[in-house]
Amino acid sequence: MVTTVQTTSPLDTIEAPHSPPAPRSVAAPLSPADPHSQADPQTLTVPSTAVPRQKKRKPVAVVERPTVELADPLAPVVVRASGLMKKFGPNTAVAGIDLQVRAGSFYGIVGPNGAGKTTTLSMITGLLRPNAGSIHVHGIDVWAKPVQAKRLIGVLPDRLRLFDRLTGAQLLYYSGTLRGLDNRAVRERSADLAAAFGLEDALNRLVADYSAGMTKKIALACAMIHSPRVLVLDEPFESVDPVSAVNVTEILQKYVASGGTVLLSSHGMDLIQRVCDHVAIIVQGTVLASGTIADVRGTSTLEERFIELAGGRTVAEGMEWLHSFSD
Ligand SMILES: Nc1ncnc2c1ncn2[C@@H]1O[C@H](COP(=O)(O)OP(=O)(O)OP(=O)(O)O)[C@@H](O)[C@H]1O
Repeated sequence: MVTTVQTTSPLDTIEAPHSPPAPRSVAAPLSPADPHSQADPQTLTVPSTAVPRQKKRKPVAVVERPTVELADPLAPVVVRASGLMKKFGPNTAVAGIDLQVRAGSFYGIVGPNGAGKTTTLSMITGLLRPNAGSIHVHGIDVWAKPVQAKRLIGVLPDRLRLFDRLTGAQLLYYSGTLRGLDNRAVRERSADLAAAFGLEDALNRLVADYSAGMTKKIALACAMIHSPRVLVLDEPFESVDPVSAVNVTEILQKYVASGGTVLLSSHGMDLIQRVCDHVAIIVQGTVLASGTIADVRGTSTLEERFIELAGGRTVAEGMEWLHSFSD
């Protein structure tokens, strides 16, 4: 278990599934001292063959993670949200949320539709200004020092607004250079990420032509390319097929095991229960329960606890018209 914030990049440990064990040409971590951190402005257009093709991958073995290791309770808090509040007109979407996420934690946020998960994650990542409250990521105030804070964060936003007239390779190149990586580093990391996400064959196609799951994966790859310390992922597994979900999970688990921190939202209770060490249940813009998965679920399943806190099941009444077919 990792107890301290590492100076090396957590993402440097990601390996493409079934890649040969030989030393890989993974780029150095992006840091102020990183020799790759100066992008060459002359290289901002990327040729369609920017990412070297990799060998065809074998099918991925599905490996269940046996148990979830708990994040070190003494690890430093790397995401601290205090008194977060957001109103949209008269509606309060987030009503004073406090969250503490420790380094090396795999932290899940769950809640019913409209509970305020996306709004909370958007405020944490500096995409949506809160009406009140503060967010610190690795001690940096996200809204006072957004540029510094955003260097540390990789974001998979909810509504994927990607530049989808770019190819996958171009989008990765764009994301990498925007984050200050140089040509070589972007190419190397793009190849690693494409292999890890099973996107090698799609890299030279327009993102607009990707399926929903492929789009999610390329967006996730873009969120990771600068080897951030914290990944904030809104519904990362939505539309992702089960094999890819296992792949993505493994990638994230390795990232977390090497000191990275993942904060994600999901409606997949099984997945949250399986992969996360901590969870917060948000209902109507408020955290109703948070802590380790075991603490939150108690003697029930996480899903049962969630349903209980979210107000229980609603009995489907009415809609008799649905049972008398119109033809
Ligand atoms: N830009 C906006 N303008 C007005 N209301 C908004 C806006 N964004 C979110 N809301 C409202 O804020 C509330 C919380 O929305 P949010 O998207 O954060 O919920 P969520 O928990 O992510 O839901 P879901 O699980 O359906 O994605 C909802 O009532 C939503 O309608």
